[in-house]
Amino acid sequence: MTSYLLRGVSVVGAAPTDLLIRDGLISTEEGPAEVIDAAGLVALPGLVDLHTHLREPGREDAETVETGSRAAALGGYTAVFAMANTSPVADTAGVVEQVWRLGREAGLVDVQPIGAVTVGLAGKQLAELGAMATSAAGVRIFSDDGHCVADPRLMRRALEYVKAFDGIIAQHAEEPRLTEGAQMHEGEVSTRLGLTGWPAVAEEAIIARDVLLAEHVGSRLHVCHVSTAGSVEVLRQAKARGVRVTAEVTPHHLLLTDELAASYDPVYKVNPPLRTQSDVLALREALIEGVIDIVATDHAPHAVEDKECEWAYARPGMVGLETALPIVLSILGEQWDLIAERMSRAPARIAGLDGHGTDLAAGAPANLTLVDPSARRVVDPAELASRSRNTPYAGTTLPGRIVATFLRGEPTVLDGKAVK
Ligand SMILES: NC(=O)N[C@@H](CC(=O)O)C(=O)O
Ligand SMILES: [Zn+2]
Repeated sequence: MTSYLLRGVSVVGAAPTDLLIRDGLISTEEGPAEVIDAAGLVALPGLVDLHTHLREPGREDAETVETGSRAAALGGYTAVFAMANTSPVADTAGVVEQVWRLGREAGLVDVQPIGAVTVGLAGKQLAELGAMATSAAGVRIFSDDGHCVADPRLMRRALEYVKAFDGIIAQHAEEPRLTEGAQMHEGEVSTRLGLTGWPAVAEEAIIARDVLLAEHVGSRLHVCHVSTAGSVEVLRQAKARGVRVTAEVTPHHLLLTDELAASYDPVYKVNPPLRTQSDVLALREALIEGVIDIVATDHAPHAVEDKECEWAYARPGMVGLETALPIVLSILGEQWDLIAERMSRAPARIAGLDGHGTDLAAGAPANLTLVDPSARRVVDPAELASRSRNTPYAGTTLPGRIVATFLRGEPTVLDGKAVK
């Protein structure tokens, strides 16, 4: 196993130094090592994404565990959590083990499957949560993402069930009765365009209900892709009361607004929908404050035929793994400690993921990414490692280049290119 010496690197919160990677660990042991000139580069603990759609099994034409893993590594990630809305749905030990095994075989990031809450994501009956938890995949997070667990009794049962092993229910908060036929955020722009709206209250009502359920049960709730200022207020109050709730925001909800729907370009169609500028500002503030704990990509690759069609027929979702860090950097600036917290440490802590999100100190597993903050890059969809091209940032110039990523001391990305 090759050793690496990252010469002159800036480790978050410390002065430039030399960082030695040996036998998979951050090391202080002298000895031969390949030298990487890292002057001007920042070392972050490897990023951890709690919300990735890898599409395998079932839609390997849009993404596979391997192509999604490569996109993740290129984005600076060392671990991703794969959502359960595959085909077949990841609602059994067999399917989560399959995804977990494919992740190990690809060997580019640690792929941790998320299990479905309900059988087939149908919201009718609880899936085999226990069997998924005790499987080789060791599932701790369950989500029907793409669908809301709308039935309050089922949601309560799910929260009760996972409490025994300190598991988490990650909710896609969308009251389905309030979003029937919805095409975009309900507001001035939807009225102008004559499109059916997805009101903010459809998200806020479910979050309000679920924090009360989580409080009642004493269990852990995680809220996926928070998108409205009102949701932030519900979360703020719940956290102040001591409810065990955590929340994520996506890079696109921190940057883009519903005005983009006026282009009718389905690349901007996403669930939850892009909201207003005041929502964007509230989400940024909540992320800085910690009311929102983490950034998660909601990387949602879709095949060309599912995206390049009429707005009404297009699938919602955007790819995000390869642009997440640059977007966050463009919003937060070089607040490296905050970025490390929201994109690596906090997600690893929430998921109970050992060996990730740890400080880059001697003896720690060498899961890290090297960023060049002075570089700029124009996003070219053709260059993405993801199998899908549905990025809303084509042609946009973004700050920051991911120069290298290491997974347990092995480079997955070097010189900005995937190693395998
Ligand atoms: N975010 C999306 O717009 N789409 C996701 C599902 C989801 O996260 O709700 C997908 O699977 O494509
Ligand atoms: Zn979702």
